[in-house]
Amino acid sequence: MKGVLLVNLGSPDSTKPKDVKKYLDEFLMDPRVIDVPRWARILLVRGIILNTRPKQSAKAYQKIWWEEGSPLIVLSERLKNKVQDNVTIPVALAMRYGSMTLKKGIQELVDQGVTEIKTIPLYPQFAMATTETIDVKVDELVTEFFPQVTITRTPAFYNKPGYVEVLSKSIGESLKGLDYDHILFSYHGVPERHIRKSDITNGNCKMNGKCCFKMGSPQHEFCYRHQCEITTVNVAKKLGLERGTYSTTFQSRLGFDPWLQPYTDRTIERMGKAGTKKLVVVTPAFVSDCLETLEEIAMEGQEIFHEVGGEEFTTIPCLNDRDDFAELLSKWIDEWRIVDIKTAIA
Ligand SMILES: C=CC1=C(C)c2cc3[nH]c(cc4nc(cc5[nH]c(cc1n2)c(C)c5CCC(=O)O)C(CCC(=O)O)=C4C)c(C)c3C=C
Ligand SMILES: [Fe+2]
Ligand SMILES: [Fe+2]
Repeated sequence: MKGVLLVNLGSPDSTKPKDVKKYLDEFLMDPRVIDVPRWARILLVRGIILNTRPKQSAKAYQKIWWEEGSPLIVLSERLKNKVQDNVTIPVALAMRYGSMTLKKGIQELVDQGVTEIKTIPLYPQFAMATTETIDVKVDELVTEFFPQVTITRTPAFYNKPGYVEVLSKSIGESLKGLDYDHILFSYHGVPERHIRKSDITNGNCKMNGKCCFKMGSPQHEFCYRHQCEITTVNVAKKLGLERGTYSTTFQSRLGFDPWLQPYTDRTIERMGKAGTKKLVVVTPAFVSDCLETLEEIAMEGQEIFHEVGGEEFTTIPCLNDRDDFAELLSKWIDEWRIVDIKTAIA
């Protein structure tokens, strides 16, 4: 029997610094997140970052936490329930980090008799630190614990027409009747080094703008920078946004290495100082609202904008558990479910 595993990033069990520390330790010790040799990662993460960050992050989580728990997890669960209502095969939800482990998610499906699993990472754009780490961890778990299970991966869906349609519709609804000067499409950043590491063109990418922004080539299957840019371009086209009224930025950088630019926080500050009064921010790298959208953008970003003279700051919700998004995922699941049936009939 077939089944589906939806996968998101995960959150700490609570907003207590000790739980945040445990979560950050698992997250940042992932070699696809902090991609330095293990000894250096231990030194950096356990010797430096985890001494101060858990307390800071715990405070940030306290500002956005809901009665039911972490917004990212609650919203992912609501999405999963809607998808399950639409399809006839079992659907489970797991997180790459934290207590809702991938192993538990696979086990839940196996307990229902599932032997073929389609994994759907809830990330529209591919990144080493997101899609790839899920794919690799699932493979490891299947080899070690579930050898009877076969896995079908779902590639990044940033350019799938159905996704562009649903994302544009959700943004369009928020923009209706709204007076604004500029829309920032703010994506989670990654170190520039990650883009070069995922480059499948033998070192062609020099991060100088010539490679990543070239259109329509399969070489961008693993280029996060390209996929973010194309997400913006596709939505702008669909909504008929005029050139100059929107731009792409990257948020949430950590550490001192160069990350993808322009940085969201500095752009908000620069625009406010330059006279932009009404700014809209949309965050299409995140399927579910989370710490990075609810605190970093909606709270910190808004504060920066107002401090430098900005007047109206609007954030657009992520797709979360929108009916049309749940229906789109269900359609993809159904298309996969009937593949073998079609082959058998033919
Ligand atoms: C959307 C895709 C994401 C990418 C790409 C990504 C890369 C990445 N993240 C960090 C470090 C942190 N990220 C944190 C939170 C966080 N990150 C994502 C998504 C992506 N990260 C989400 C959805 C969240 C929110 C989780 C939640 O519980 O709401 C955090 C923890 C919070 C904090 O202390 O700021 C860290 C740390 C790195 C280093 C990285 C790429 C290398
Ligand atoms: Fe992150
Ligand atoms: Fe490139």
